Amino acid sequence: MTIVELFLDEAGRERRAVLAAASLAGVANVLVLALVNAASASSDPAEFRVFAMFALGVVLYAVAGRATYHRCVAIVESALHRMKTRIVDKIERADLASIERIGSAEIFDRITENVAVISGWAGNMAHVLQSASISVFACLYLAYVSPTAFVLLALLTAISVSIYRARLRELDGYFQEKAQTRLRFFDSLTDLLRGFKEVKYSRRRGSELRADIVAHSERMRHATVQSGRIFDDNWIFANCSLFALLGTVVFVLPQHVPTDTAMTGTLVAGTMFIWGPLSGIINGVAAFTRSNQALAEIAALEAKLDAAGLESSGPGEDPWGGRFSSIELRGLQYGHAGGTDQGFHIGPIDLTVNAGEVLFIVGGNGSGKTTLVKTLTGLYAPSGGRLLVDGISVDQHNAAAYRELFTTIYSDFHLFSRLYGLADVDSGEVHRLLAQMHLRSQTSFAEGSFTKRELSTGQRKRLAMIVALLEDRPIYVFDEWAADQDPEFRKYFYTELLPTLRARGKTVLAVSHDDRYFSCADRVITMEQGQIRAVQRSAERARP
Ligand SMILES: Nc1ncnc2c1ncn2[C@@H]1O[C@H](COP(=O)(O)OP(=O)(O)OP(=O)(O)O)[C@@H](O)[C@H]1O
Repeated sequence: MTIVELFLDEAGRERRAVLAAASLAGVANVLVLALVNAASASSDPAEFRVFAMFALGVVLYAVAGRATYHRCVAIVESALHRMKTRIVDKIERADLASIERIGSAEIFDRITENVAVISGWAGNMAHVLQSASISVFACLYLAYVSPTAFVLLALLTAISVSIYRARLRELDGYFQEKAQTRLRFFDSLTDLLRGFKEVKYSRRRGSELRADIVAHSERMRHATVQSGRIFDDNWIFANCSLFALLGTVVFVLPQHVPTDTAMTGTLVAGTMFIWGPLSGIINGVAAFTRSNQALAEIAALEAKLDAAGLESSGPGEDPWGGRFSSIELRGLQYGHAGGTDQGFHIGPIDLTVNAGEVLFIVGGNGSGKTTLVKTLTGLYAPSGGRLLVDGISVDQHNAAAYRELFTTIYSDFHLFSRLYGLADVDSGEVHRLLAQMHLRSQTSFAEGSFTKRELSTGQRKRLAMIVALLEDRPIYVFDEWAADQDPEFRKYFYTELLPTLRARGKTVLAVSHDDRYFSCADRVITMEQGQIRAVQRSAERARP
């Protein structure tokens, strides 16, 4: 899709009105030119009737021109708003693996930078529309005054356009280089900001990272300068064409075609008049090419999201109604896409999780604990095997309802600025939980938000725990929640919080390295290289 098609699609029925307004502005503009030319060529003072038509032409131009600009901007902005909303919707419906694969740099860049480029084109669009309409009428006028000058102008414009078209491929290459380098630039800038502390501790790390950032910026500069050069060359060539045309009208034509001074004056004025709108179109072409490129990049992002197999946007099926008795993993498998190697795989895994159980998932670093939990909870779509809840298979129609059974705190959890999803929460309950988590002196709760989120890692995890408890789902997933807690709170988590949840009929899946508390689980599942190596019941482990 090109930017023009996007515009026409969005404009719908309004497109005729916008084109009519642009044409009217063009006619009015040419009318003003013709009247001024006629009046200046006449030796008699202009009649009031001519002046009145001149004034009418100016008013018509102002009204129609204004309408064209305002509607064009409104139409493009509304198309962009719908596009952003659509992409956000697709992101929400995509699966985690696809979002991880695409990466945040590309998503941010497309939704902000590329959309801004197209937004900047909106004013240009109106200008180009008007310029095109003025050019058409002004060309007709010029053809009427001097067919020879018209043919010359058409020839020079055609040469200018063909030179520009010949360099389009080169231009496209620079645009693509710029888009790719911009992502790398964004990635390394993110490295600098997220790794700010680490950079502060190592000048060498800082200078190497800086060198990367500067190199990306340099490549962006080069691509921008080169693409700008093509536009500038085109612009200079177009200007030279105008001078050539004027030179022909003033110096060459009078040698071959009988012309009087008044006619030459009219031709010069006509040519100069056409030049304004023509240059508007030439400038518009530059913005048009950039916007088309930006639109193509946004379309590429959307294609990647579409290829991810989006979940349906409707409410979907919910066979469980927020309750379950057992979750069965039958030959469950999942594989991370690898870079140079084959990637990490878990499974096939057979396991049954019963409601009300406290399960610990343990094992060495990289053994696949988190991957198992993400597949089991429906974040990663299994690449093999089945997931059955009370005998009903989890599939794309009911996956959203399945995930609603869980509340999770992963080690890279996110604390939202507001308690999204808990709009009607009882603030008394939040304050009670703040006290329970020993956070009352650190933060509070007001207007749907925690008043302060800049806390220590352990304290932030306790805030996340409050959110999880408020959600009150049947299954709690904790990925090394206790790892950042002090001994007192670690003990509280294993010996008080988990038993309380079990007593309330909740199911708990906790990834843990705290072997001294393994006895707090009903079963301990040990992972090794993506497989379950052992499943031990509490009583079995208690035996010598
Ligand atoms: N998003 C991802 N893309 C590609 N590979 C991944 C991804 N996440 C994890 N892996 C790989 O999968 C393997 C298992 O990771 P996982 O996080 O499941 O292990 P873990 O047992 O939870 O480790 P830890 O105890 O260190 O948290 C690792 O080798 C890791 O490199």
